Amino acid sequence: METLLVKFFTLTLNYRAIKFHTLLTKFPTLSLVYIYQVLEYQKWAKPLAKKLLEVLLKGLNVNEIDESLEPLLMGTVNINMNYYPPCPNPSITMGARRHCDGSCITLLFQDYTGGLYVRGTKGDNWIHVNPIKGALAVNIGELLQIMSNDRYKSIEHCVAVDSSRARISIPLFVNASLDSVIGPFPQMLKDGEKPVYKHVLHSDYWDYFYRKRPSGKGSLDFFKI
Ligand SMILES: O=C(O)CCC(=O)C(=O)O
Ligand SMILES: [Fe+2]
Repeated sequence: METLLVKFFTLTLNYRAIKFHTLLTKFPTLSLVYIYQVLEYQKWAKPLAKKLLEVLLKGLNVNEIDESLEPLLMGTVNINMNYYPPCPNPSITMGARRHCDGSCITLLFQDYTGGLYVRGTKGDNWIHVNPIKGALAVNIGELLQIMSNDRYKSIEHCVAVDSSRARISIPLFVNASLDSVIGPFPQMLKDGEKPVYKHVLHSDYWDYFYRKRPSGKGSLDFFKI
């Protein structure tokens, strides 16, 4: 317990506040052991996220996420824990309405209940993301769409609830740091290619994202030139 406390209190103040806010206020009975597990998961997932982003960006003239790019691509990592109780009549509700994540990428752990759907590219078809043992689903979010000037498209998704089984999912959102300025990367723009999005402060994007959220619409229009 002592080492856990030391670990927790050596986090920066800002980070500690986020942990308290997202974990303790939502789950007042959560013990430090769980917080430790979340931190361990985050420690494990960050290098994986970096590798995935590097693979995705390789074809776009970014070979390495160095110190200058790290705050833009993975300056903050947030973990949510979603619990969807069963609903006797799932057709009249949604677990999560259709949306795109505001992240660069999201690593999503889901249990075996199922219910996550992604929007297909043809018309209004929705594809079920079957849970696979030991696998994480990876979503592309709006920030990567903006930074790649539309080369990568954020994926719209939603969650249906089950009539008899509860569902748990743990998305880990890989984001820019809040004080970064977000826009298409100059090195990704081919000769003469015009940026489709303007540069804005990442925290302004989030203000907009949360204001827009109840409508279920994406936030990309906020960035459009
Ligand atoms: O529960 C899920 O599978 C997805 C959750 C989600 O889309 C989100 O938290 O942004
Ligand atoms: Fe999502």
